Amino acid sequence: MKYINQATLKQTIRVRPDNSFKGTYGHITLVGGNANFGGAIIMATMAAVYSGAGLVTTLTDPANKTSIHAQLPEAMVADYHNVDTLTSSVQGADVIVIGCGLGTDAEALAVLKTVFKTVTPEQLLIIDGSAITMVATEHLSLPDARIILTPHQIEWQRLSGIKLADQSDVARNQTVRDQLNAIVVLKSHRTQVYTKDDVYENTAGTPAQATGGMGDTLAGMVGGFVAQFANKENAVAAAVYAHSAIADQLAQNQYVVLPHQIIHHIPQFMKQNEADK
Ligand SMILES: NC(=O)C1=CN([C@@H]2O[C@H](COP(=O)(O)OP(=O)(O)OC[C@H]3O[C@@H](n4cnc5c(N)ncnc54)[C@H](O)[C@@H]3O)[C@@H](O)[C@H]2O)[C@@H](O)CC1
Ligand SMILES: Nc1ncnc2c1ncn2[C@@H]1O[C@H](COP(=O)(O)OP(=O)(O)O)[C@@H](O)[C@H]1O
Ligand SMILES: [Mg+2]
Repeated sequence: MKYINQATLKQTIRVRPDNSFKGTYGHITLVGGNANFGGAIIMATMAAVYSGAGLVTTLTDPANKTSIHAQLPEAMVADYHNVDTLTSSVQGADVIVIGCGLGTDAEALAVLKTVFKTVTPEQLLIIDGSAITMVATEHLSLPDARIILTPHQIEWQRLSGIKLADQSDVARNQTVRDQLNAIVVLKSHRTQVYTKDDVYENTAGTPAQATGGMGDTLAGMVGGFVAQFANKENAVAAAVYAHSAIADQLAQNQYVVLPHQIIHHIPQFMKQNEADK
């Protein structure tokens, strides 16, 4: 077991090169947010933008368009019911994040299947929330892409068949990771990141984080970090640590830390922890 700590950030967050533009920092397409779960995709989208992704497009239920723009004029927004728009937005992305607030009805399943059909092997695909649940319940095969799964413990139980009480068995989790051939971020009060060769444990985090939308925020941060930083395993680990370390700072003076508060602190936190010049 290796540990994720502040050193992981310094190894990952590069100083922005002068000669760069928005394309240097990746194009993310996020897919999620049904008519009832708009907040989830707003938080994921905000987290991606505040993490520094160059271009962010969100495909969602049209009910969410105005509220996303009210929070975040930087994001482009389109209707995920339009298959042509969904397909071209996925094709144009370096990184896709799917599942935050997507829901698990027939409409959501159709959206998920379109995305799985469209992604290509070189693209990074982050699968969270409802999308993980549907992969499990609908027995979907994962597409050929560079996949990152971000399950909480119940989602991991659904996907892996490993009961929550048995998830402390690192070797069992690793065996399923090997079958899935993905980076697995197994979220808990001490989140673990499973990669091909290693298992990392987060050293930050607080019960003040136990509030809805916290994982949606992490999914957007993971998207933002992998879009920008070359070493994808380090990028995932750094996002996990940054999310919790910001919460730890805020929890010194707050009983509960809200996801959007973490989001607003990301740019400052990244600046404080970028690589030495
Ligand atoms: N504001 C919003 O729009 C929000 C939308 N959300 C979305 O709602 C959808 C369903 O996700 P949920 O996670 O709520 O529902 P799920 O049905 O996937 O899982 C939650 C269930 O697992 C139980 N549970 C037990 N131990 C747990 C643990 N260690 N971690 C997590 N759950 C544990 C919970 O009590 C609950 O019954 C997702 O698409 C998600 O993105 C949630 O993120 C909440 C906020
Ligand atoms: N007690 C805790 N200590 C540290 N981190 C926590 C704790 N409870 C929840 N978290 C973090 O909050 C997030 C919850 O994710 P998830 O259950 O997917 O939330 P949601 O789907 O509501 O956005 C994870 O990153 C998890 O590590
Ligand atoms: Mg979640």
